[in-house]
Amino acid sequence: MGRLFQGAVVVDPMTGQSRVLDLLVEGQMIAQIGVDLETSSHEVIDLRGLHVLPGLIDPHVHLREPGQTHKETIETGTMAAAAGGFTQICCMPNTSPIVDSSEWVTFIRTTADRFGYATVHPIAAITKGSKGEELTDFDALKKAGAVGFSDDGRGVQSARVMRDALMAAKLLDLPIIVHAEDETLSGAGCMNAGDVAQQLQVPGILSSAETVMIARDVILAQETGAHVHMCHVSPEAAVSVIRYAKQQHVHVTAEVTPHHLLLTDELVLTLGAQAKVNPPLRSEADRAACVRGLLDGTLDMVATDHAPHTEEEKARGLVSGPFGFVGLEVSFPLLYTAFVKSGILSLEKLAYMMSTAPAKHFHLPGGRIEVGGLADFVAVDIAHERRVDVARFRSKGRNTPFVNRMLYGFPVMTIHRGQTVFLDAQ
Ligand SMILES: NC(=O)N[C@@H](CC(=O)O)C(=O)O
Ligand SMILES: [Zn+2]
Ligand SMILES: [Zn+2]
Repeated sequence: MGRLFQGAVVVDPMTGQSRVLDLLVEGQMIAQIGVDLETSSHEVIDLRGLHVLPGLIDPHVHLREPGQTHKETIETGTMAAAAGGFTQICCMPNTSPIVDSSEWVTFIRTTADRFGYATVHPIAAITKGSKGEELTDFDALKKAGAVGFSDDGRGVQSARVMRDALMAAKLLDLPIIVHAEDETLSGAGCMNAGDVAQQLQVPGILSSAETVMIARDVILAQETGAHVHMCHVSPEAAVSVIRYAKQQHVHVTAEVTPHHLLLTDELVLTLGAQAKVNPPLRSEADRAACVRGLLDGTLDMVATDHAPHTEEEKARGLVSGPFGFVGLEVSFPLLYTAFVKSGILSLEKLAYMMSTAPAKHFHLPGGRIEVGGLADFVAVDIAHERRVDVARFRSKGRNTPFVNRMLYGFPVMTIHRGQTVFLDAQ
């Protein structure tokens, strides 16, 4: 007996076509796709009125375990992923301790598998302790399951260390994942350097702090032939540098977050620390450039940069509170409402950038719905509007600037490897 998911509009990001189809799931796999499949002897799940997308894939999540379980755990983070329609996530190594040894890579994968809400692909540190000095053992980390290397949370300050990392990663065919921040330029800033920071009389973070490191690293990627992936791109000039590098056939990919696509530093005036994130929310020109970059393929994929912090930590205020927003449970509805419902982007293209593209560039399974493929998919409701209610988050984090927004496209049911891992009770 299989599970027959009936009557949803199945979105195909590869062909750009969507139609009403039934999906038959047997075990962890999709066994059959077709119109009016035979129902007898199967459990039937009625999905009429919903849209089914390949399970979303987030290339940039902070799960906070080991060591910061007051902010999030592998259990709560993957529950949040499931509630947001994500069936696979990559997690960053800036935990405590830093994920710089194969033991922690194995711990994260096996812990996530034990809960089963989503598949977790660890990203291991580039340097020991993410101190920016000595490379980790890339070979051992890859064997344990790391899908790339990053010192996210900090930029690798030394060009020499970055070049050595790119050479080592190239031999293993894995990406170096760049948090671009030159600390001599970002300094002690707490928000974007600009009129709003001046008005509030707080230290700013220059756009150049990000752009110079992106420029440095595409040059190093060109010279070494390695794959470099740029995290959470935010300034207009950085989008231009990446666009140029792609024209020069540098192996560079890039992600953009929903908050950099939708918000600007003006929001700091009203939300204070609740609008504090790194890289910071930038100007309207920067935001618009990120949207253009996503539309023309300069920015390849969406990442949430889900970065949970406690209310007490955020309450320390704009200058001393931590950087970061949770994102897993709101990202799809945010982008659906802002870009698909308004006609700027097709639903197929959004599914491509939130599933197919990360699968392709990080060499992960999934990213499409096909016979013989993993039964990883999400059913979303684009017909009903709902409020972002942080009290209902599975994540321990409540730190989002999108609180109380009215959005369309919330997930209703998430299937991970054939199992129902999220079902909206409402
Ligand atoms: N994005 C953030 O504002 N914070 C991230 C670190 C990071 O992604 O650089 C965190 O770990 O809290
Ligand atoms: Zn970062
Ligand atoms: Zn991050």
